[in-house]
Amino acid sequence: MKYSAIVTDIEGTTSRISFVTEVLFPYAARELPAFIQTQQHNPDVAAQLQACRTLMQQSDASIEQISHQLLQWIAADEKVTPLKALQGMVWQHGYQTGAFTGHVYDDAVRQLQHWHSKGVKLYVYSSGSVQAQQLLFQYSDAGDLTPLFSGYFDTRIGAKRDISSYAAILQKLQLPPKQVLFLSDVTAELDAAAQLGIDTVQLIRERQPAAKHKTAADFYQVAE
Ligand SMILES: CSCCC(=O)C(=O)COP(=O)(O)O
Ligand SMILES: [Mg+2]
Repeated sequence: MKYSAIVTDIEGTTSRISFVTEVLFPYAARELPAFIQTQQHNPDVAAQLQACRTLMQQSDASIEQISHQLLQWIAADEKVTPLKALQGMVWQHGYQTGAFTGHVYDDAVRQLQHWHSKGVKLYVYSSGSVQAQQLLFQYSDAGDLTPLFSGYFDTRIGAKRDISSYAAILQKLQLPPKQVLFLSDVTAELDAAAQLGIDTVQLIRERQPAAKHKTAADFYQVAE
């Protein structure tokens, strides 16, 4: 293995897209309105509600108006940081009560374990909040996978299609680009990483290949 670190996306890469779109997002849409109503004075929740008001450019937006906006963002799959933070908080209850477990493809579990055993540092970069990422891997179908990971990045480091996000990640990893492999299903994300000289592999699990990047149907095909 020629890489010191592998950074992986979640949705469409380690995990099935439908787990996110048909399990996680509907759960959040169902639970978020009551959650922000009852938890609005919790400082962590209040900070995210303020961030929603800023994005809405409506400094006096009511809880009901924010709820409405959050549901619109979920429906449009907007990767906005306060939505992602609030979703993570709501999903915690879902995982802890056994409403669902985190889907991770079996090949991803096995290769992540293999790479970890070879000393490769593993990182996650997802639009889901760091809390959401940790929950998915902690409560995964295959048990607690969090010991495999050395760190997590979310939209607070930048959007996944922005080159600057990958520059910031390289800075955090303290590695040259050629020692890092980035895995994702989304061409625009891979393009951004590749612009910096980071090696890329596109996972083609449910979407059509885009031909630009090296492709893999599963994690076994990524690298030894
Ligand atoms: C961390 S699990 C929830 C995934 C999520 O909210 C999301 O928006 C998926 O984004 P990704 O960057 O993993 O494609
Ligand atoms: Mg993805």
